[in-house]
Amino acid sequence: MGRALARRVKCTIMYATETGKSERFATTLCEIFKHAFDARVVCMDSYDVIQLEHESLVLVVTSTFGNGDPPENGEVLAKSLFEMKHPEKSGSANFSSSSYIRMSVSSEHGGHTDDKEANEDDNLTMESGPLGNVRYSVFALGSRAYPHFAAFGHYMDKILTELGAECIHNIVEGDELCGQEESFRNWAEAVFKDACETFCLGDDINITEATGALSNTDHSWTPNRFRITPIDNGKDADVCKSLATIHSKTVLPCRLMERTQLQSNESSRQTILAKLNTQDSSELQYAPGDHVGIFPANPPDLVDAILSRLHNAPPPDQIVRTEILTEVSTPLGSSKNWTQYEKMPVCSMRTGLTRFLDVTTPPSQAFLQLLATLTSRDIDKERMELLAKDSKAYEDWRYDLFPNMLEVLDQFPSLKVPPSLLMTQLPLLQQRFYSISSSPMECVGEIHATMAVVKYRTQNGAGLEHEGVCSGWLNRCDIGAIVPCAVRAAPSFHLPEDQTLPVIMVGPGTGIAPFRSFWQQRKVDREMNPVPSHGDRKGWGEMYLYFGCRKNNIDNIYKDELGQMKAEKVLTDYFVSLSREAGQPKVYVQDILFKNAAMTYESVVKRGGHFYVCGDVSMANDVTKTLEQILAHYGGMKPEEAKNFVLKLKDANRFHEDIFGVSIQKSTEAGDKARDQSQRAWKFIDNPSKPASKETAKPMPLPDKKMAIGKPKVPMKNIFMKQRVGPGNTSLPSTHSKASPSK
Ligand SMILES: Cc1cc2nc3c(=O)[nH]c(=O)nc-3n(C[C@H](O)[C@H](O)[C@H](O)COP(=O)(O)O)c2cc1C
Repeated sequence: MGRALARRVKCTIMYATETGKSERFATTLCEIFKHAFDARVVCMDSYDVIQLEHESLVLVVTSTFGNGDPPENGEVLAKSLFEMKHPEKSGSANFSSSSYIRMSVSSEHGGHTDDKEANEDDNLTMESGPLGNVRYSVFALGSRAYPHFAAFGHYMDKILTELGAECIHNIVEGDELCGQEESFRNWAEAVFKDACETFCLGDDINITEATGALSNTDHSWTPNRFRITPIDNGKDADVCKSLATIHSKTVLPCRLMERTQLQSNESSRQTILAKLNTQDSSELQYAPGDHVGIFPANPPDLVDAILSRLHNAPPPDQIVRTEILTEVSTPLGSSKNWTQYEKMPVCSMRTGLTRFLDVTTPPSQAFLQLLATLTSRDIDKERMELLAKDSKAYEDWRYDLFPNMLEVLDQFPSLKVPPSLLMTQLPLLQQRFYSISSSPMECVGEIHATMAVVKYRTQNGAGLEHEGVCSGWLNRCDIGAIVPCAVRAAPSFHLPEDQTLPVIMVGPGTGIAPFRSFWQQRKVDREMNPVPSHGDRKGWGEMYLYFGCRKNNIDNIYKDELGQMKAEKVLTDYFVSLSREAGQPKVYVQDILFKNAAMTYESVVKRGGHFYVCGDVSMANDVTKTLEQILAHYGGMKPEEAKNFVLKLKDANRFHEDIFGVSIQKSTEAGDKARDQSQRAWKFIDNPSKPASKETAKPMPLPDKKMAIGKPKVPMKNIFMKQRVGPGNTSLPSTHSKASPSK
């Protein structure tokens, strides 16, 4: 057996993940490949890139995060591969993955390709390269809600080819809005067959048996494989330490020190400013623009209700160890032992379901397949099996009901769920990312987060009320509660080092969050250095903010602070667009940006300023288009040239985006099915009044070019326009959760 295994072709399955799906898919893939290959799974951040050229078969399973960026645990490998391809650029100070990944992928998809030298270089490495002996294939997870769909998977695919590796099966994308699991199953089966053929293993391998692992992996649940063992006098888990272990991340305890409701009492919605004390942790250092990841807790009544429905469960607060039966091979033969299931710490079932497991995201198709085996009524079993197999029926069910675990139990009353199944098969509760709303120099030892409290009703507004897990928790938990946190750097969204350059910030709704950290930082910087200089330039670069909300007296969330910052000359000026002010036409941030076209052109193009946009994808697209129109008009550029100019600004790290959410426009391009899905997804990130389709754009004539350039005009604040003008828009984002739209 040992010799047979030693002769097997090595297969390395590498994943990068932010919320755990890629890791789960990679593990399942490994079960399949073990039938014919010497397969192993490795996270990209534990992979030594030096090994790559000695690999035979590499399978990449990765998601895309941020705005076309790798997940955090894929960043180092992404960079190493880039350096392998461009050794001349290694060690460069301004080396940020976002720009080269997007650049690489956008040039592939017909973007700007005027880098002739780079293209010639491409041609050389295409023919031969350091990875000449490597075969590979990529499964790219993503969401068409984002403009850079599956960009990191495409980057991996492209760079592996460029380094000389041979693709044995074309890259497949898995869209979380539509049929991701099915896409994975199809790709996994196909790539396994192709790999067997490539390595001439076809005759010896039972393909059906191997791909059976798609529904029955080493970790899939059977009553005899997992158990829950009570531990008398046991101690409940330390939440932060356990989260750190199961997520292989640094997770540190902050304390909720203050919570402020930012919207008026009359508002139907809530936005909170949560102030967290970092308890002097040096590992929670951050720069303005960075994100904080918060590990939330599930609502206690939901957890209680689920616990009361479990079959043969121990008392909720009994400390238990979750165990898996594993086979151990020794020289004397093999034996089976119960060992602790590594993804679940010793804790009570209540703690497990509250702090470590995700009980609110609808079950995956694979999980439904498993649950179907635990029903005692045919009607429940048949419906569950249908949902597990028919992706269209599944997506309809998922989007209409968005059922949490309790609602699944309610819908299929004959389901008898044993506790060990939930403790081992539910996905892990993931951190939610928020842009940090404070400067570490102004608010020493604190991290502030601005978050919309997400609430929505399923079934197009007629169903049950659900709340966002993290915003709901932080809005409800006691002051003084421990909040497990991690900091995630966002180097491509930092203030420019050169303080004499103008800064334009566009952030409607909770998109204003990171800009609060910017103006706080600017306030401190001005106190420390009254007159900065850079070469010939002297004095502070202007700082303009464009904010948008519905009504001035309802959700103009940082009104007083903005007024104060302007009075103290921290902000040169700020502009507020109001989209639902009684008796006034709708006005959006890009409308005001458009009004201030001359000033924007002067700041960005003539003075080399930096442009920042934070908020939902749809708004960010409209703002980008507005900027392109401004460039076209004042710079005399053709539309294509203006687009390229913005791409160049991005490459030069002068156009910065921090975006989230669902774009109807993007999915329209992607076809009807995805459009339906993402239109329905809107209701999970906003209230039912979100428009279902985009309004038509009606460009406003630009102000006279000659008149406009020169001294910036005195900008208008709280602008009320007579007509809705400027490029089209949907409405403003109501949430700033960086978690997936569905959460
Ligand atoms: C904050 C956030 C940002 C995201 N950004 C992108 C993106 O830029 N492009 C994309 O295709 N998908 C994006 N996604 C979707 C994820 O890639 C998708 O949810 C994927 O299934 C996650 O897989 P993972 O669990 O392995 O990380 C984003 C998701 C979140 C929560």
